[in-house]
Order: sequence, then C-alpha cells, then structure tokens
Amino acid sequence: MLECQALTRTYSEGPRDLTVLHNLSLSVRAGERVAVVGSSGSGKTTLLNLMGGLDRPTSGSVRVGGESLAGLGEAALGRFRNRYIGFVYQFHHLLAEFTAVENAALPLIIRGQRKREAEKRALALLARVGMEDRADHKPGELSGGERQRVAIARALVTDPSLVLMDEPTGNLDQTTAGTILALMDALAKESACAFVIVTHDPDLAAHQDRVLKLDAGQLLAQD
Ligand SMILES: Nc1ncnc2c1ncn2[C@@H]1O[C@H](COP(=O)(O)OP(=O)(O)OP(=O)(O)O)[C@@H](O)[C@H]1O
Repeated sequence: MLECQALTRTYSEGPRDLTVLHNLSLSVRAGERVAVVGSSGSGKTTLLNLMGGLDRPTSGSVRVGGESLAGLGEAALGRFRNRYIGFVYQFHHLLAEFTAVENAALPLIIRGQRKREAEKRALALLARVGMEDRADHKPGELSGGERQRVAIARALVTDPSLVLMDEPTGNLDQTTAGTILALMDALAKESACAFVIVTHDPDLAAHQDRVLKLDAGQLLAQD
C-alpha cells in the first residue's frame, strides 16, 4: 500500500544544507499498522509529510497503492490525497465555524459530493467514533478528545487506503488518549487501510503491528 524507496530529504538553509532523511526505504502492507518513533528532530514529521505528498523528497520515491507521487503535478496530487490518504494531526485542525458533521464531511464536499450525501456518510463515521450526539456542535464546544474523534472521522470519511497520523494523542491526557487508542484499534480491525502513526507515546506504539525507530534520519530497527 505504501512504498518508500531510498528517500533523502535535504533542507537548504542559506549556505548550509541539512539532510534530515538519509536513503530511507520501507514498505507498509494493506491493513498494516506501523508506528514511527524516535527522538525530537529525528525526521518523523518530515517522513510523514513525504508519505502524504505534502512535501517532495530530494531524491528517492514514494508510491501509494502503486502510484508514484513524483509523477503527479500539484493539482493531481491534491486529488490523489483527497481520494486515498487520510490525515490526523496532534492539533485536530478542525474549522471553528463548522459543526462536527460539516467538518467530517469536508473531504467529500471538496471532492464534489453533494452536501446531503456527504453529511450522511459523515454522520455514519461520527457514529463509529461515538460522536453522533455531538454532530451539530462546533469544535469550541467539544473536549480535546472529542475533537480528535471528529478529526479521525474526517480522516476516514473517504474510505482511504492510507491514514497518516502525527501525534494523534499528543495533547490529550492519559485517560482520553487511552479512549482514542481503543477506538483506533477497533477501527483498524474493521478496515483494510494501512496506518502510519508518528508518536512519542509508548502505549500507542506498542499497540501497532510494527514499530520503526528513526535516529538522525535513518531507520534503526523494525520490531
Ligand atoms: N522546512 C524546514 N526547513 C529547514 N529545516 C527543517 C524544516 N522542517 C524540519 N526541519 C528540520 O528537520 C529536522 C527534523 O524535523 P522533523 O519535524 O521531521 O522531526 P521530528 O522527528 O518530527 O521531531 P518532533 O518529534 O520534535 O516533532 C529538525 O532538525 C528540523 O529543525
């Protein structure tokens, strides 16, 4: 489902170049859940951005479902992301003026689906994350854990092949993080989609099928 081949990412900072990822290769099968761990600055977010086509590698390639992201121009890449990839971030990035159901429906609206149909599907996803009763609430009226559940519903609403998560439990207390973790376990079991989860949370990492450790932009171990 995901194949990274010899990825290198170098940032040019004035006269100095900073190479953050060094010749990194990995693959993730359909339905597999992989945690990416490593100390701060080791390149985890950089890697996730390359996997999601939010950034382009200096060299190497990323394939999602067999499609090479390098072969897609910006507009096609945007459509590809919308169709095949779901994103969940540490800070949910929900739109403050929109209700939970409108936020969760957004990827489908962007794709051109009718509002009614998109919101019907979004409501089904909100029900899956236990948020159907709060569908008409705006993010400001929800707790941190509830917002993150809406963000997960939004990521899954398009039935993506790959879900990329950057610290999904990062700003939640331990109990709320535990609830999100249990929810992710349940969702992953019933889906063929691959998950890549960047995390500092050892509990969350231990729940995945595999743990990849990044150290200074290189893969140290695959447990
Ligand atoms: N756009 C950029 N320009 C220059 N340097 C960058 C840029 N983005 C990231 N870096 C640098 O690349 C290195 C890796 O950053 P990255 O965000 O991938 O690390 P991380 O492992 O996700 O860290 P954290 O756990 O703190 O989020 C850091 O040294 C960072 O300062």
